[in-house]
Formats: sequence, C-alpha cells, structure tokens
Amino acid sequence: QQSTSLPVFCFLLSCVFKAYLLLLSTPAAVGFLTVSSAVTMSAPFLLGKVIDTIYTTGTDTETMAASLTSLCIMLTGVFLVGGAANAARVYLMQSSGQKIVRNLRASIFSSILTQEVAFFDRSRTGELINRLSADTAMVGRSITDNLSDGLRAVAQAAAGVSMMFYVSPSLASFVLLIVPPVAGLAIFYGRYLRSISKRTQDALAQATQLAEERISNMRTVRAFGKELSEVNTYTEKTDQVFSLARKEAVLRAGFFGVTGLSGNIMILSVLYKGGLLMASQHMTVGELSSFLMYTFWVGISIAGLSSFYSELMKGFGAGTRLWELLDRKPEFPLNEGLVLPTDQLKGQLEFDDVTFAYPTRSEAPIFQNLSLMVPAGTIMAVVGPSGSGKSTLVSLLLRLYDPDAGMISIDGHDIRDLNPYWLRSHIGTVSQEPVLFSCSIRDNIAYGAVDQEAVTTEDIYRAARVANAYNFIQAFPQGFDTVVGEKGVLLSGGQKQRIAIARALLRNPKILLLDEATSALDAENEFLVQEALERLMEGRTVVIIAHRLSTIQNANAVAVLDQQRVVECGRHAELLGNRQGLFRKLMEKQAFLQEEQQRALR
Ligand SMILES: Nc1ncnc2c1ncn2[C@@H]1O[C@H](COP(=O)(O)OP(=O)(O)OP(=O)(O)O)[C@@H](O)[C@H]1O
Repeated sequence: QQSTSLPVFCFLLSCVFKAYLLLLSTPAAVGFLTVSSAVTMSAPFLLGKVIDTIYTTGTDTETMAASLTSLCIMLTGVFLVGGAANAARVYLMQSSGQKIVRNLRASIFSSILTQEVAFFDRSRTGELINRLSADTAMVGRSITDNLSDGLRAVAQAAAGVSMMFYVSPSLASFVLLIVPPVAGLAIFYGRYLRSISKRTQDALAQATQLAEERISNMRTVRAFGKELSEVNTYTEKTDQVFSLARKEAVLRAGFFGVTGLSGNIMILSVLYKGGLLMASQHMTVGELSSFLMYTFWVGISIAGLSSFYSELMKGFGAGTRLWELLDRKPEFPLNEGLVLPTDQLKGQLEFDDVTFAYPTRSEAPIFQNLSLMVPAGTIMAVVGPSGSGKSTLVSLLLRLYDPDAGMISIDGHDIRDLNPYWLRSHIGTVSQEPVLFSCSIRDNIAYGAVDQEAVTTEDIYRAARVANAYNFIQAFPQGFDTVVGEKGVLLSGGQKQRIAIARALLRNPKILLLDEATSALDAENEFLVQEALERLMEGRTVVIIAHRLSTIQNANAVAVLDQQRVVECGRHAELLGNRQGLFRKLMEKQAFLQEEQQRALR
C-alpha cells in the first residue's frame, strides 16, 4: 500500500497538470475561484453592516434609507459578480474534468491494447471495462469538481476563520475548539471510505464481468435455458456490492450526523457566548449577526472539506487501480525491433528445438524440442489429435507468445528480433471461426489492410470477388454497408469465412496462417470457401491446420503433431505409406467416421 501511494499520488497530480495546467495556473480560473470565495466571505461582513445601519439609533429615517439603499445596491453588485465568477469556475472545472476523463480513458485503453496476449489470458474482460468506464470517471470527478469544491472550501474556511477572529477574537477561540475533533473524525472516515470504495469497485467489476460474458453469449445461455440461474448469480454479485454500499451508507450517515450536530453546537455556542458579549456591550447586533453567518460558512466549509477528503480517497482508490494498469509494461514491445526490406522477404519458416508452455499453465508444456521447417512459398498442412497444439503453433508464429526455449525464425531471423508490427503486417490469418466486428462488411474487409486509410472501394470489391463473397454481399439490401452485428452474428459460418478470406487477401501477406473450417459448412459453402482459400494461398508460404483430405493432398508437406512435438513430416503419400504412423491412423479414423456418418444419414 505504502509503496504504491506515492506513484499513485504523482500520477493523479500529473493528470491534473497534464489536462489543465492551464486551469490551475491560468489566472482566469484562480481569479474566478478567488473572486467567488471573496464575495461569499465578504457578504456576512457587509450584511452585518446593513443590520447595524438598521439598528443605529439617532439617525433620521431619510439618512438611514439612503445609506441602506446604497449598501443594498453595492451588495447586489457584489453578489452578481460573485455568482458570475462561481459559474465560470464551475464551467472551467467541469470541462477540464471531462478532459481528464477523456485523456485517462485513451491512456488506459492504449495501455490495455499494448499488453501481451498472456495478460488477457489472466485478466477478466468485465474488470478491464470497469477500469475504463467507472474508475476513470471516479478519478475525473475526484480531481476536478471535487478538487475545485475542496479549494473553495479551504479558501472559505480560512477567510471565515480570519473574519471570525477579526470580528471577535474571544468568541472565535471559544467556538473553534470544536474543529480538531471533527477534523480527526473526517480523516478516520476518509481512510475507511477508501478501503470500502476499493472493495466496492472490485465487487462491481466482478458483476460487470459476469454480465458482459453472459450477454455476449446470450445464445448459449438461451439454448441451455439458464436465464433465471444467471439472473440469480448476477444478483448474488450485486448483493455484495449492495452490502458494501450499505456499510458506506452507515458510515456516511454517522459522519454526517456528527458533523451536523457539531455545526449546530457551534451556532448554539456563538449565540450563548455572543449573547453574553452583547449584554456586556462588547459586541453589536450586526457583529453578532456577521459572526453567526461566518460560523455558518465555516461549518459548511468544514463539512465540504471532509466530503472533499472522502471523495479524494475514493478517487485515490480508483487511481491506484488505474495506475496498476498504466504502469504495467508489456512483456514484449509492439513496435520495436528489426524491419527487413519487404522485397527481400521470402517467407521461410522454421521452428528450431522449441519448448513452450502457456504462462498460465507453465507446469504443462505444449511443445518440447519441437522442430519444423516450412520452405518459402510452400504449403505445410498441420494435423494431429485434438489438443496436440496445432493452434498453439499458429499463435507462436504470430508471436502472441514467446517460446521458453529454442527459436522460431523467418528467413533465418529470430522473430524475437523482428519488429512485431512489421512481422504481423506480413502475416495473414483466417481462423476456423473468424471474428468480425460490429461494423459494415466494407469496414470488416478493410480491417485486413495494413494501411486502412489507403484502401479503395475497388480494392474491397476485388478482394470480395476473389473470396467468392461479392455476390452474397451485393444481394443484401445494404450491400457492402450491411452491418454484421456483434462478432458477425448476422452472417452464416460460410459467409463469415469468405469475408475473413477477403480481409486476409487485402493484406496481401507473404505468410498465411489458416485454421481450416471443419464440417460446419454445407457442400456448396464448402466448395466456395475451398475455392477462395486456394486462390488466397497462391504464391505464399502457408501453414494450414488441415481438417479435409483434399487440403492435405494439395499440401507440399504434412506435419503430424503429437506428444509435444512433430512425430511425422513428409508428403501426404509418403506418410500414408507408413502403416504404423500416426498420420495413417488419423486418416483411417477419419475415413471410418465419415463412413459411419454417411451410414447414419442413409
Ligand atoms: N491460452 C491458453 N492458456 C493455457 N492453455 C491453453 C491456451 N490455449 C490452449 N491451451 C491448451 O493448450 C493445448 C493445445 O491447444 P491447441 O488449441 O493448440 O490444440 P489444437 O491441436 O489446436 O486443438 P483442436 O484440434 O482441438 O483445436 C490444449 O491442452 C489447451 O487446453
């Protein structure tokens, strides 16, 4: 806790300064704050003068009316200036608050997106979303509106106390005895609130995580008829938030009860002691009235200060969580390293003695001393039992993870030395269930291009034609502007595949990583997807996780994965010739299953 407090404090301070150095240092904002506070705090003094003018004995009615009128006109002018200065102060603080939130959100989002993939394996999406929305808003509120009100309260409390001493030092010393215990209570309250606020945000993040996951997978929830039980689980999570909020409410109620009581006691003591001073002619009625008003303002300012402190503590709690994210350095950078001349890139891939375990399961290696070579411009089909690591091979080539030992190279260059952006700009991927974003088909296809801005409509149409997607897209009423829904939910599996192929084509990559669609497609779709894939593969180095016999036959070589390594590698016919080999067994099993399936259909 102690070790993070200082950096978090500096971080919050830098947020304030970065977003509106202009504000705190701009004479305008400080001026508005000073004017509005000065006006507020001069009002009781001037009102006291009005009361004394009214009660002055020995003046004739006309003179009294004249001085009363001029005093009231002056006061109205002062109040107008104070009101305008206050409005300007609130506006400046609010707009700067929004600026801080905007800057913070952009920094947090950028920090999240630059983390290594293993970070996302460990994180919960809902929690990250919560950081991005709720925590940033809380920090923004805490260091703008709250800070502005806090500064105002400090200014007013200081001015009020000075004026109380100016009007009556003895009465002021008597009344202010109550301040230290209230301040002590406020500090205790603020600290406790900070810890409750952290726990509340954590509980809220868990609830958001659950809601986010279930809503985005609504079809599965519906298919299993789990709506009611999901509602119950979510309610249990929100119950935790509620019970923490209730604790906070009890604390808040107690605190405000005590501060309210202290305020009233202060006023009562002013009336008691002030009444005695008036009776002994040491104070006028106007002075007592001014003093009362100052007491009132000081009371309000102290209450404002304690709420400022507690809000600041809440903001500190949220700031700590944001800081943890902002301060996190990704395990490998996104845009540093060697960039090779594109025309020299051949696309030869090699796994050399690679050992790898997922960071979340470091005790269970997926590969041990795996070696595999894919010559430039050839097609390597990868087969193997489920869970043997076919997709992991693709993830390693994309450098989503780094191997624990050994080396993966492109044209002899260790991919750890290459700039990851550059590396990925030369790799195209089409996965078994491609993910599309909730935007138009046009934008989804253009997403594949390295320079999205430079993509023309003609480029998109061409890619769609080659991917056998043009006709079905044009058949939609909105054509290429059709919005595909979240994760492309409004399209069929085959349509998604063909859009993903068009997306990969637009990238024009040297290396292609394919996870071939399985039997999910009907015969016509399968033919169209297959044809599109074949066009996509032309002239590139291809690693394809193969499920169909036809693909395997067309591949230059087949690698069979099992037991954490490549157990067989060679041409399709060669491998089939090895009666004891795993490939032969896999093929026989597949043929048997297909036969069974056809028999069942008949
Ligand atoms: N992000 C991850 N974190 C931890 N373990 C993982 C992760 N992804 C996959 N695994 C594990 O790694 C192993 C290999 O998975 P992988 O998806 O590469 O196999 P696969 O051969 O592609 O399987 P399939 O043919 O069923 O798609 C599996 O045991 C899987 O549980």
